[in-house]
Amino acid sequence: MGGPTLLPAETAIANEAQADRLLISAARAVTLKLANQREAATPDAPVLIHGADPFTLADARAAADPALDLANPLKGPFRADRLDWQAEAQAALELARIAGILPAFMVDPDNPGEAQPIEAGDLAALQLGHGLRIVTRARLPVAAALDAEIVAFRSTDDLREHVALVIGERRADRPPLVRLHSECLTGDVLGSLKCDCGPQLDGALAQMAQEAESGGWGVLLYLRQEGRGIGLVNKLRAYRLQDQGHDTVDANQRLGLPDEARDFHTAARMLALLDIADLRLLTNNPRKVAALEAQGLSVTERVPHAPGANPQNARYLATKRDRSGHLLP
Ligand SMILES: Nc1nc2c(ncn2[C@@H]2O[C@H](COP(=O)(O)OP(=O)(O)OP(=O)(O)O)[C@@H](O)[C@H]2O)c(=O)[nH]1
Ligand SMILES: [Zn+2]
Repeated sequence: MGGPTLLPAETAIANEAQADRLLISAARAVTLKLANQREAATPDAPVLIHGADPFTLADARAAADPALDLANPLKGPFRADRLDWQAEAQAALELARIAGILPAFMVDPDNPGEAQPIEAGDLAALQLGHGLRIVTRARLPVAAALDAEIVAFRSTDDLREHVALVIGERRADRPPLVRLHSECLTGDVLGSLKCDCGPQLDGALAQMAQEAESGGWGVLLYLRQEGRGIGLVNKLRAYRLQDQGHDTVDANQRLGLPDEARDFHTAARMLALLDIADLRLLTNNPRKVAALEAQGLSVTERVPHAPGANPQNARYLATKRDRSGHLLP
């Protein structure tokens, strides 16, 4: 244990809470023009800050949420304090991200309400996909391919249900064409033009269907990691900042969130549960290849994936190429 009581600024209902210090991420601290900036060198690191007066819950929310930056331009000045509970602080920021809320906490507040004990180590099971198992499978003819089966995965300690769609007949002598698709409600369901997720999803299914027709098979993992792991609401907050001129990476940083928060342990575990050790990976993202290989899978080929370019997502794709290391023309 050892860590203090932390009250999440976004979801706290303890309206009377008041605290001398806030725990935020270094990326957000930079936006808040921290007086001693050296403390904020690593964007994902936790930073403990104090101001001239104690923070009320409203102050904590204003410090956490960039949507309130214009309304409250005179926040601060803030200074960073020494942080003696790094592991707990890091776990708290990670929990906020998984919960899809802003990564900001009041530290040891007066009137916090009832606290729940939690240890930094409790996060490991969530992150590594250890508890994941196959819960059911069924035939699922889809528009791209009649011969398809859906496999559902669940974990005891995580409500997010991931699925795999296996297209075509499984063959031991031929590695499947695999696509790791991270959930994007706006792109996958609503046809958003701000990203390329919808066309990439359709394209992957079509390519797998083709593969199946020529005697191979394909596996699409639909991973519930909205917004590269920051959650739907935080992604939409980032969209709002993008409308003010920030690119994908900067928008996430202003929110105090990493620009890439996915871990591919879950994907690797799903492939292992499907008995897949060798695969051809449909992606332009070298990090996905590296992540699977680090988990002991063998990616025999990286198959480039057509980006669904349109005039609305030109900047998003350029940022992927120039700042996130995607192999795009
Ligand atoms: N944070 C954030 N996430 C976004 C934004 N636009 C799209 N996304 C998310 O990005 C993810 C798309 O990633 P993928 O298509 O799986 O993979 P990728 O890293 O782009 O690499 P590829 O395999 O080459 O497509 C989805 O979870 C989207 O919700 C954005 O502006 N901000
Ligand atoms: Zn998308």
